[in-house]
Amino acid sequence: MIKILVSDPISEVGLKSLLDAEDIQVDIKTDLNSQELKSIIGEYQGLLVRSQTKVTKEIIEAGKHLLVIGRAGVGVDNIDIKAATEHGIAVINAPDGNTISACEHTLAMLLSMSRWIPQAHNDLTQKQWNRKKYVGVELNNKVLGIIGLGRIGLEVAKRAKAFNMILIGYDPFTTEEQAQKNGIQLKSLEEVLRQADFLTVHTPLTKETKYMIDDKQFSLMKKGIRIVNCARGGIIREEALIKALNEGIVEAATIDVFEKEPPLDSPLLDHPKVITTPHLGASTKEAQLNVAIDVAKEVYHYLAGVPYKNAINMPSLPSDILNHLKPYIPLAEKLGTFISSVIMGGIQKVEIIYSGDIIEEEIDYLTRNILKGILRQHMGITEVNDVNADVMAKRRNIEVVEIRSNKTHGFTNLITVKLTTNIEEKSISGTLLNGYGPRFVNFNGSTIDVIPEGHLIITEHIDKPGIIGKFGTLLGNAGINIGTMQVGRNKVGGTAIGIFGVDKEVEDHILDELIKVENVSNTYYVEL
Ligand SMILES: NC(=O)c1ccc[n+]([C@@H]2O[C@H](COP(=O)([O-])OP(=O)(O)OC[C@H]3O[C@@H](n4cnc5c(N)ncnc54)[C@H](O)[C@@H]3O)[C@@H](O)[C@H]2O)c1
Ligand SMILES: O=C(O)[C@H](O)COP(=O)(O)O
Repeated sequence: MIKILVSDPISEVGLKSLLDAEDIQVDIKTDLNSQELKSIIGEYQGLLVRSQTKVTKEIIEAGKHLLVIGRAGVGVDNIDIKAATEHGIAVINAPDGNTISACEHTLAMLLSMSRWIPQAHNDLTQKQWNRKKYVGVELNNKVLGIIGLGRIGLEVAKRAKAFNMILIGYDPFTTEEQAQKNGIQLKSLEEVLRQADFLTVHTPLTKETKYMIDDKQFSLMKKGIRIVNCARGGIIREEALIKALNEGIVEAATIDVFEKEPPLDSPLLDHPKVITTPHLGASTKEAQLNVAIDVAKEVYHYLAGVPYKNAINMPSLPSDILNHLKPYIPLAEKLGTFISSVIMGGIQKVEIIYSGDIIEEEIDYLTRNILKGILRQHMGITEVNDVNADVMAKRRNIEVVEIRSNKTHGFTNLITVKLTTNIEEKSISGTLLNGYGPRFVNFNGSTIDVIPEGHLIITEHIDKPGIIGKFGTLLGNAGINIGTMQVGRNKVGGTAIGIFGVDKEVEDHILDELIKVENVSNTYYVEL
């Protein structure tokens, strides 16, 4: 009997397919604290959550029999995907079912904010008839800036058009044609910030979107702008928002999602110009039914070994082919992650050269994993999975070339990924050493031998005496221990690279210090 735990409130009608399955036992326990969850998770093969349950590394490690975590909704930032992947646990979400509800909530926030409806209502409940205090503004003819033109952003655009708003948007992963088709003028982030009367954000929370609206961005905005965040807390820095409200840059803000939830000590809750809701974007009967049906179906399919489509972290191939390919999959994704982390500019072309015994395999599937590694650096993990990675690349006009070659350079198998952007071209090669796992063996023409895991600092510099010593001193002073080190060069005194495996996460200011060392041209940090 397979046991599934449902630890957040999820529509039971939507879960019917799991509840009715003879071979599955579903336990619904929605008031567990993290200790209680940790103590019972070991009994279950499946866990179904929304955004409230924090599925931490600790919970995942305690889930000795876990096979799948289902997220009834879009965002998976409450789940430690890396830990789940390391433990072979599939994470499956339901990205489509709550789009309309989140979009309608955004519109409700926009309208409430433009006419001060909650504030006026509150005054009236105190028997105060304040007609002069609450003069609003129309949406008509105002510029709405939309950051993130995905599912929800585009639905918001459709409805805002009906209010005769002028739509401008920013999304580095969409095309002008796609934006225009939806009545949106695609602009740079700075242009959107400068021109918008109303601003709404609809991106996932990623390394790139965290605090993408901060003091500097507020300083570019029109005085009197009104702002909505129904996406994720942390896209807008709350402290900066409060400051911009107090300085009069922002006239009003409506916030459904917070940096810390519940945000009970947040000053946003008491600010007279802020309207808040407790993460209600997806809280409608329809959305909850939709996401529950979707996630139940997907989890059931996963457990039954039949095809499913919304895996965040796991391959969806028949098991015989999968078993064959399994050892190459982490290598493929890491090659993609690495190369896209050490290159500048917009990606135009990905060339993948397979050689050795690997050419007999389903390389199409490995290509998708390489593309997944590349695209996830820019688009976030909810957007790209191994099922849709090639579609996403095509959508972004990235040329993908697969080559089968008989030049093995002495390895039994070798995968080379060459990435071309509008600025430069770089390549990385990796192999699977029988019994020893993946290795990176060449970077931009220099021979290396790197175990692709953990925290890596990559430097591009001139091959001159003393540089490596300076790196060591700088990192040592910052308390960062170098565990492994590889240097390579194209010729004596020529261009050189360094790849340093370090024992902890490296903050941006350390990279800034390293790049100041004489004869260093670039520094990068990659976590694999
Ligand atoms: N408040 C709620 O209850 C609620 C409900 C549903 C979804 N959400 C959240 O709303 C957000 C959007 O969801 P969606 O379903 O539309 O997702 P989506 O993946 O369809 O769209 C996200 C868009 O953001 C774009 N993007 C990624 N990085 C960007 C960047 N740096 N700058 C600009 N754009 C960038 C992507 O290209 C994509 O088009 C997510 O954060 C999701 O978790 C919140
Ligand atoms: O990412 C999502 O799907 C939304 O934020 C909804 O989260 P919830 O399921 O906790 O309401």
